[in-house]
Amino acid sequence: MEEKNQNRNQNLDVNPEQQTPHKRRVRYKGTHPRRFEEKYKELNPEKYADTIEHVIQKGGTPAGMHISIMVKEILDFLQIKPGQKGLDATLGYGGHTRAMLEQLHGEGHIYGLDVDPIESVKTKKRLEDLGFGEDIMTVRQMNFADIDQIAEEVGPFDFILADLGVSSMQIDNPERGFSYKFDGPLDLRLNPQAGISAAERLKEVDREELAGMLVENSDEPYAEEIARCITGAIRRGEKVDTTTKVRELIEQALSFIPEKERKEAVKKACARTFQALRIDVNSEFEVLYAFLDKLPHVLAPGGRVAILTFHSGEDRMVKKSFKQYQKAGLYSEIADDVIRPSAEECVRNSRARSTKLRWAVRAK
Ligand SMILES: C[S@@+](CC[C@H](N)C(=O)[O-])C[C@H]1O[C@@H](n2cnc3c(N)ncnc32)[C@H](O)[C@@H]1O
Repeated sequence: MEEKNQNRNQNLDVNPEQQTPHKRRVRYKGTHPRRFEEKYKELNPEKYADTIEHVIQKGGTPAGMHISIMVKEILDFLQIKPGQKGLDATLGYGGHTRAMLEQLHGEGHIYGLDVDPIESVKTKKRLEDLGFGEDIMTVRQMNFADIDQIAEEVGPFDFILADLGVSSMQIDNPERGFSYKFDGPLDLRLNPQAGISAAERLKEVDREELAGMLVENSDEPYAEEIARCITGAIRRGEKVDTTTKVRELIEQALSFIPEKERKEAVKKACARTFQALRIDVNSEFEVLYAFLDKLPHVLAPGGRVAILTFHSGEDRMVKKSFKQYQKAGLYSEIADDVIRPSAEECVRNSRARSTKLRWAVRAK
């Protein structure tokens, strides 16, 4: 203590002119940032370019960003020309939209749709900052199931792209509840301002219905066990309204699996269960059906459509619809088989691994 006081006194003896101004030490926040925004500094991409580059090099997707999949294959097929009118049915981070806008060389227009009111506003701003203003791009917050409405207003379209599912920004934001990996409210809505959350939905379904949902939407092999555990907890009055709670119930449901296999089994069951809930609360199969049904009627003669899917059920629907309308003479040509991303792209972007691309050309 004495020594400390001495040092203080010594400091006081220093000529004030030579003294460096005293800087207040920044408060130590601890090694574990508490908030998502602090944890992922890549969330501010403009500020942390090095971090972004490093994450991408390692095959990851920086938080707050989405790496667009099969861009070259899509552009090769769409054959976009200046002056054309196109539609991106799933705007997301706007990566595909941007690549398609560049093909227009300043002439033509792209309409970008997304149900998500949170991310679509940010994407509109991001694209505007890149020089794509309202003269060439229009962003609408709407469901692609209503594609006929926008086509009536501004169509038909020379090219259409749909990149189904969720974006990395949505998955990585714990407040949206899309991932069992982060603690957050069990929401899973693409548009949190409409419909009911997954937590509310779970209160409505009984064991049998939940098991059916898990099988139908995700081929969940432990559907019965998981459904029994979740509905049992709700019946006992437990709150099942967070991502963590669902993960814990899945762990409980799979406790019969030998310990050395359990961790992996729980991880996979969690991913499938969250996917099944997401498909259900967003009526993903129903809206895709409506979209596919309206598609040939909103394409201009010779117009081209490309669809990326991430789920075998979705791919089956796309394939069936394309075949059916080809038979009816509305599509002149369709992809013979699915097109997969290159091995190199899958290494670069692990989220590309399950992607399937199909395309069709509107008859003239
Ligand atoms: C995989 S992301 C698209 C990423 C985008 N292609 C890119 O390059 O950044 C899918 C997006 O589609 C949106 N979406 C999903 N279903 C939709 C629907 N029925 N109508 C409109 N948008 C939808 C999601 O909100 C999400 O932003």
